[in-house]
Amino acid sequence: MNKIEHIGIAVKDLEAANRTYKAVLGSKNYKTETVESEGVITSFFKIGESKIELLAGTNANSPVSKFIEKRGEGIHHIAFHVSDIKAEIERLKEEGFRLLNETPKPGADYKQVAFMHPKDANGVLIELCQEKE
Ligand SMILES: CC[C@H](C(=O)O)C(=O)SCCNC(=O)CCNC(=O)[C@H](O)C(C)(C)COP(=O)(O)OP(=O)(O)OC[C@H]1O[C@@H](n2cnc3c(N)ncnc32)[C@H](O)[C@@H]1OP(=O)(O)O
Ligand SMILES: [Co+2]
Repeated sequence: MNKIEHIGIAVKDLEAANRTYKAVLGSKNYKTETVESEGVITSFFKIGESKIELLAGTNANSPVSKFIEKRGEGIHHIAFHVSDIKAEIERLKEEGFRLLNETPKPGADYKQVAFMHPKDANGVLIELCQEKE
């Protein structure tokens, strides 16, 4: 794991949250991007070498919509940048962690991603991120 690539925050109203985090961080988001395969619209803010990723669900079955329905808005996941996502997936599996997807899948911001089950990491949803090849 190289660094915290982003912290994902689940929000109900993306435009309102964009205004909030622009005020908090003192700079505006640099992009919004829909990842239909994940049922999310994302909005990214750069903060040092990491990012804040605001996430709103695009449909009721979206993981983010279900999260908000169950737990309300808040921190949804922590994403770590990795240099070799396939090797990291295998390493984590050997360590006994459950991967929610064992093959990297398309993420936002030109990444390929994988997720670990939150129950294996003290209730924290962890995402692995690597630049798309
Ligand atoms: C990829 C685009 C973008 C990027 O960065 O590039 C993203 O980050 S997209 C982010 C959205 N996508 C995902 O989150 C994919 C991985 N998530 C999942 O597969 C599901 O959300 C899962 C399996 C974590 C939960 O599934 P579901 O909500 O259908 O099931 P439950 O509600 O029964 O949850 C099971 C259990 O896990 C707890 N839970 C759910 N979400 C989270 C979370 N974000 N953090 C911590 N814990 C979570 C939930 O409360 C249940 O626990 P329980 O004790 O039974 O309440
Ligand atoms: Co993410």
